[in-house]
Amino acid sequence: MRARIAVLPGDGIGPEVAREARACLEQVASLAGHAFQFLELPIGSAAIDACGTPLPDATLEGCLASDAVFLGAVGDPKHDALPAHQKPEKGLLALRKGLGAFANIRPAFLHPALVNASPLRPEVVRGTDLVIVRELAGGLYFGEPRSLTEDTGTNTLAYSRFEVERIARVAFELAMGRRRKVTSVDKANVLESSLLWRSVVKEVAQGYPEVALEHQYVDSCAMAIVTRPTSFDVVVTDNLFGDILSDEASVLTGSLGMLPSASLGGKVGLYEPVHGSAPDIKGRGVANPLGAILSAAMLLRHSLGLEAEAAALEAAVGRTLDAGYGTPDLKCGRNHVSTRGLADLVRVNVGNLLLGTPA
Ligand SMILES: NC(=O)C1=CN([C@@H]2O[C@H](COP(=O)(O)OP(=O)(O)OC[C@H]3O[C@@H](n4cnc5c(N)ncnc54)[C@H](O)[C@@H]3O)[C@@H](O)[C@H]2O)C=CC1
Ligand SMILES: CC(C)CC(=O)C(=O)O
Ligand SMILES: [Mg+2]
Repeated sequence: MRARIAVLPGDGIGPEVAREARACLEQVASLAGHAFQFLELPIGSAAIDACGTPLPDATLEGCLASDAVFLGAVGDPKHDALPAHQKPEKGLLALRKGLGAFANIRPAFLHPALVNASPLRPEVVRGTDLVIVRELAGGLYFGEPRSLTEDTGTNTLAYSRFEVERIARVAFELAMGRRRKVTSVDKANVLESSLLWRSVVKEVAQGYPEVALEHQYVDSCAMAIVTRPTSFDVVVTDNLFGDILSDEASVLTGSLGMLPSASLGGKVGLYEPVHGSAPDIKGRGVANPLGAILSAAMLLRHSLGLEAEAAALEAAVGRTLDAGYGTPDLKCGRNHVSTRGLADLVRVNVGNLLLGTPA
């Protein structure tokens, strides 16, 4: 098949992991007989430097004209002093909004070879396989009014029935293909927006009688995720809570660098690792590229419909971990290699898998 893929490397380790994910997509395309055309576009701090704005019009237009978008990460401490609406991170929020991406799918799957990589006990994390469905286009990150004066900082948390209904439906549909359990996470003991959230999720649940629904407050959910992670299947929650809980859930999988994501719901899907630009390790060749590579697998599956190729790329990551390799963030007596070294091994393995060569 032919596909146009926009690649937005961004800042910090973004370009380092995006380069490896793109090379994996190129490898898959050449082995499976597809023609992928890549278009690199600026976003974030790099775009502020190049064009004076974190999301240039040409970047959004290029993304909307593509079949899928891959993003590394945004954010650079050199732009910390900018007001919120001019920061590099604003470029990512505007991109998500501009693409209409309201459903952020963040799987947290513990590869069995990494059961000792988490600081949590192996008997707690073993078998972790949950998906956080985060509402991405509304909530506190987008609510109006918002303002900052010398004395007061204001943001608004508001959800409409329409916004909650559509994200709840995504969660229930996903659960139907999994273990048929949805945990809806809110703060309905305090927040009006959560009261609406809870009642709309209950209404949507009536259309899915096979799916068990439970409700948790976000504070106790944060505790349960690290104490009984295997009790979760699909977790549906709002923009802020989903952002926080997904970084927390990454601890179960061995590293924040392991988590992929897909942002769906609009005309063009957006794929990015869950982590940020990690300025503390930028340029050292130690960034874990697997979250980015697994995001590329999600791109193959969700935007291009290439299920076999997506599964092969995921299996290649699994084989690489089974063989004992990892970047230094995976602290479990791994054979430590560089960002490029680890991605090279994944590419060898995906080649073997697609060509049917035994491991
Ligand atoms: N999607 C995005 O583009 C996101 C951007 N950010 C931005 O990134 C910048 C840094 O934010 P932080 O709070 O430090 O979060 P971060 O996710 O960039 O880093 C948190 C910690 O995890 C480590 N880490 C992250 N990704 C890793 C990887 N692939 N391999 C190995 N270690 C990894 C980092 O070294 C750091 O110690 C900020 O400007 C922030 O706004 C933060 C989160 C998401
Ligand atoms: C705009 C980003 C900084 C938000 C974030 O942390 C995330 O999407 O995970
Ligand atoms: Mg985050």
